[in-house]
Amino acid sequence: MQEKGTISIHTENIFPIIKKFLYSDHEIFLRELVSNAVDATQKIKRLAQLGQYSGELGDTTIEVAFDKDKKTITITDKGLGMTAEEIKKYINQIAFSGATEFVEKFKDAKDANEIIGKFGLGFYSAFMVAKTVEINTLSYQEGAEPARWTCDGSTEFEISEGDRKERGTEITLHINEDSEEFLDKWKLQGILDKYAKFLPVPIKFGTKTESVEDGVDDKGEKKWKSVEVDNIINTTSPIWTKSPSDLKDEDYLAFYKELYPMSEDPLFWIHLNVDYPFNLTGVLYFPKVKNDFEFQKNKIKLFSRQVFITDEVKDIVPEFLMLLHGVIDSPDIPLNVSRSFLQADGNVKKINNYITKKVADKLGELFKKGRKVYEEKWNDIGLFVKYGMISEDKFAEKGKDFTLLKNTKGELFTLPEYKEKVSAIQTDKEGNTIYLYATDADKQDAFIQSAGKKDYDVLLMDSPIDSHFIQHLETKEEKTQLKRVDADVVDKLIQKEDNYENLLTEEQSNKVKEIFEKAINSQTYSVAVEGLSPEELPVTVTMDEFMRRMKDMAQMGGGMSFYGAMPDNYKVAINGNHPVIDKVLKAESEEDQTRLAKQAFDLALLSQGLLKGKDLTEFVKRSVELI
Ligand SMILES: Nc1ncnc2c1ncn2[C@@H]1O[C@H](COP(=O)(O)OP(=O)(O)OP(=O)(O)O)[C@@H](O)[C@H]1O
Repeated sequence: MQEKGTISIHTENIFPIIKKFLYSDHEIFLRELVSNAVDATQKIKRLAQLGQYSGELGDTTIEVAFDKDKKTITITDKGLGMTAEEIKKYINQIAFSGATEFVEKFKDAKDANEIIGKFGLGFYSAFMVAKTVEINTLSYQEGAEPARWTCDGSTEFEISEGDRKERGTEITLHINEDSEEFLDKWKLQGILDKYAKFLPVPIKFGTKTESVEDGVDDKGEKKWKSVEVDNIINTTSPIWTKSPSDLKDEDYLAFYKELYPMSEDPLFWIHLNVDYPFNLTGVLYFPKVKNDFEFQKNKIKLFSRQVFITDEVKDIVPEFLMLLHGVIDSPDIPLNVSRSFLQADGNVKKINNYITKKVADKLGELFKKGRKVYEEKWNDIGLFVKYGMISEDKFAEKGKDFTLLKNTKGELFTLPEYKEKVSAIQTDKEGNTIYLYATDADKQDAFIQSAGKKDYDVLLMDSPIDSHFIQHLETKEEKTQLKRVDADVVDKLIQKEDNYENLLTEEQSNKVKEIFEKAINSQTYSVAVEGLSPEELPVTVTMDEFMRRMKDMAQMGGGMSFYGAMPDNYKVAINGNHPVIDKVLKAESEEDQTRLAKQAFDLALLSQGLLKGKDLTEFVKRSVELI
């Protein structure tokens, strides 16, 4: 039997195209050929199970080998093999719908994955690195003849009788000059580690030396000897393929260490396992997230039937879950299509929702089962939960039960608990509940103290995500506003009916205003005389909540550049009911008035860390004089 023919693709130039356009990730050839070998092995096992193959299965280890001198790489399996007819059918008639479509599409293809998958070119990716490819195969079918196929990268192929005695297929690549880098042990080992580490059939790549016990010596101590054993590069049953009930914490932790050898232990994990309406397994780990928002993205590895595909899971996993680590394995994710298609894909959306739900359920369960432990972990997971609350409505629905708010005393509350805690006392005359918050407990201490005197609670919102989270809370919590504790004097932050009246006359108030404006002498501050409790500070410097938020947003590049360009503007609230102000009014000379006013104003600045440089030096000098 000898036959020559033309591969039926109706276009002469497919190989130059493959070589040229798939160049960037040509290491994929090994993934494709090894997965074909795995498929062929799985198929024969299945046939045996179904009773359609009654021969011996034998050892089905797949072997990858290379020969530097002959410049070959071979992939050998003991799978179901192919007859000459099957080669013609499966290999020659490249499994893609239309050559013209292919030639049209390849122009826009961004990566090899896109072409390979879409057009069923897995096998042909061999031509990215080989000038000639040979198939030697023997089908499992009774009476099958071995067959050999060779192709030199043109559209011509040759099929002849083969000499393979054992069931299965051996693919030999005669590596081209440009690709000789692949004829290297470490290079190949690296590629196999990346793509084949968890394939379900053992894969042998050379041998390795191991020490084994070798009896005892004269003194009765154990002896060791070195032996060469097969170097099996993969774990055939990684934990995500097992049932959670068969696994212990140690197994999950060991697997984590295997994936990320340098990382700290994760906080906890979720075992995913669903087979309807799509198929997905995996284990997702919650790493310790640092508060500095340094997202460690691209840590989730995506597999399809245990073949590694990518660690860019951007469109498959919701954005806020990109912080997680671990693996997802799904044959239902269209791996080889463009990103825009992926986003529109129904399965991808469902998978997205499923993962979100699972993560939310897990957090809810952890919270319910052991609130104390959950609270201890809050520093690590808070950022993540808040991110989820802001970005995913589905998560937010469940998340409201386990999202915690922390106050400046370090106490933690759920959202409903907090509402209940503060609503009685922190509701203003309009019926809005005001949550007070500090972003820097040290700098805003004077204001926190003032709020404390009124028994108001102050939340601590000091993580970078909090400015967004605050807005989220305002939209979700009914009749609730959040105000930074230094946005105004405390009585103005939460306005009640029974606020203090200003005991100064209008004339006196105007005079005080005039004295302070002169003493401060800056456009940055606008002075107002108010009736506050005599317990409050004589002078308070604040920045309006709205203005500050807009400026913060401008700073973060949130498109509020108009506000960013405005000069800082602070409000100076003079407490008309404070004895010091009375003193200012009654000071003997104009000079004394200015001096006292300036001193009171500087003290206000000082308490907020706003007094700096020359002004601070002058303040100290003036204070010394006053003593
Ligand atoms: N090692 C092998 N043993 C048996 N049959 C094989 C082997 N390699 C390839 N084949 C046959 O050749 C066909 C074409 O392989 P190819 O890799 O091009 O596409 P595929 O595996 O069907 O799809 P894809 O790789 O794009 O997911 C396979 O479907 C299979 O029938």
